[in-house]
Amino acid sequence: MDTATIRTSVQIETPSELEVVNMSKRFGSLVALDHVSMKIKPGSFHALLGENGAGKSTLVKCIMGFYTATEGQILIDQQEKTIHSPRDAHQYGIGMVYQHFTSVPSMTVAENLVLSRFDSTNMINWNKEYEALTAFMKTSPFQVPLNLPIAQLAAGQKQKLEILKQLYLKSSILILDEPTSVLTPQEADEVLGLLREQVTDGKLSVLMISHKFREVMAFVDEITVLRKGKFAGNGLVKDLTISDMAEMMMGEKRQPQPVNKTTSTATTPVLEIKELQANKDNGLSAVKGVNLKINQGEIVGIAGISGNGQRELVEVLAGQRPATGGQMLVHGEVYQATRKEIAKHHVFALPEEPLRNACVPHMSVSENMALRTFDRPPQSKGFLLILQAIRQAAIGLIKQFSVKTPSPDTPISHLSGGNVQRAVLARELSADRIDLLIAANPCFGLDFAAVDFIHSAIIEARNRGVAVLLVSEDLDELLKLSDRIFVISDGQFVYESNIDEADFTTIGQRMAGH
Ligand SMILES: Nc1ncnc2c1ncn2[C@@H]1O[C@H](COP(=O)(O)OP(=O)(O)OP(=O)(O)O)[C@@H](O)[C@H]1O
Repeated sequence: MDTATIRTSVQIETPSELEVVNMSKRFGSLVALDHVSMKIKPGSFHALLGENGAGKSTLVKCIMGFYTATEGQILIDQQEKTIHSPRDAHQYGIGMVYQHFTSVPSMTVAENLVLSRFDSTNMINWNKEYEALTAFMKTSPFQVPLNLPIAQLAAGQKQKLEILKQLYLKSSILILDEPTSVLTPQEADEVLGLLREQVTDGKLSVLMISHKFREVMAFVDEITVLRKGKFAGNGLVKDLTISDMAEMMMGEKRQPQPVNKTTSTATTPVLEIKELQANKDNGLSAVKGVNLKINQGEIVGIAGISGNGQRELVEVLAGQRPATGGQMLVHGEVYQATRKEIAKHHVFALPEEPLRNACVPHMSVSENMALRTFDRPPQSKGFLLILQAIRQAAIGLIKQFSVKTPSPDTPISHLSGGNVQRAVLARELSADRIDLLIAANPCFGLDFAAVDFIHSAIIEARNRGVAVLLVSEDLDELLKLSDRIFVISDGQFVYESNIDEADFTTIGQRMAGH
């Protein structure tokens, strides 16, 4: 590395210009990035857009030094630089905030901040560090209590801390990978608004991967769009409409699809939950006696900030966590979510983080698509797996659900996040009969075309009579799809309403625990 031009943390005051020139990245025969160029002007808020699998994460991982680009250059203030690791990127003031939290839950905010430093040593003078941290907090755009353990922070605070960590490290070019996916709409606006102020003051450049046009229109100056690994366009947001951006992403004009709900009058309950209780991994109470009934052809939405018991509730229903009290009934029969009961009652689940919770990462796309069907004809005969039938079924599902994969034989972990989601959805929604569908944040990280597709699939299932439990951190999604909505806070339902009478502001307040 060219040490003469390295800007140490302390010296960085204004962001440098970051330019990517003709960058390509191949994974075997797959070209994930194909001669892409992009320029982030100093002090601008830039969004990187593209459909799932377009190459956005690959591009930012090449900038951060996680991947070595097959071809192309990175220029910092018009000088070519080599970035082999996030540590190298840090030297040029570039830092990244990931979708998932990277702080250590048992340690305090202060400890996490100090230990995130690339130059932290074994001997830490905590008094001095606290003084410096308190001074830093006074000038920072967000406030997070220094003495609190991470485990006690709400999701919004944790996300703010991830951004603060980068400001503390004096990153002046911030790369954000879908930073608002875990925030309420109000929190998202607050965080992006504060970053926007720093950008306007010329202290920061931001490169944000986003699928949310609303946020792009409200906070962003300029966009670069990728399509199938190639540069597909760029421009100033003030000169563009949402439909221009969508066209750049998809290569064709396309309007968002409205959802058409049929009127449902069915009152047959499919799922009944009575005084259900469950614990967190650490043995503390997570679900504190909840009651719920979902009828045929009804979508019940559960809103809540993550960490309020919804994950544990879904896991109990999906048979991944034991209940510690209460009762569940499906079709009026006691249900404990055993594999046998799940099959008998036609219960299907779209869990959060599908790669971790619903896939075997090193197995192929077709094997993962067969996880529910491999032990039945035509995919097996006695103990014999009929691989041709498994592959054939996968080819059909890949086409029907537009899963972008080099082949059915590719390990599922090589797919982009959105395409893993589509593959799991294809498996779960293609069953001949579904009575109960449990969906947890089914559109997390998906592009708008995929979101439309999944929303239509859920509505279609509901219109056919499927009972749907939809847990989501996206209020807009809940208000669009649900027939009834609940808010979960601290393991209890604190609000319930039919969707026609639901009040956005009250829901937001209940989510925040007021
Ligand atoms: N480590 C890897 N090995 C093989 N292929 C990969 C790897 N990482 C990404 N790819 C492939 O590169 C392409 C681009 O993926 P990438 O994750 O960059 O897309 P993305 O635009 O970030 O998508 P999403 O919005 O779904 O996160 C995809 O076809 C993906 O399958």
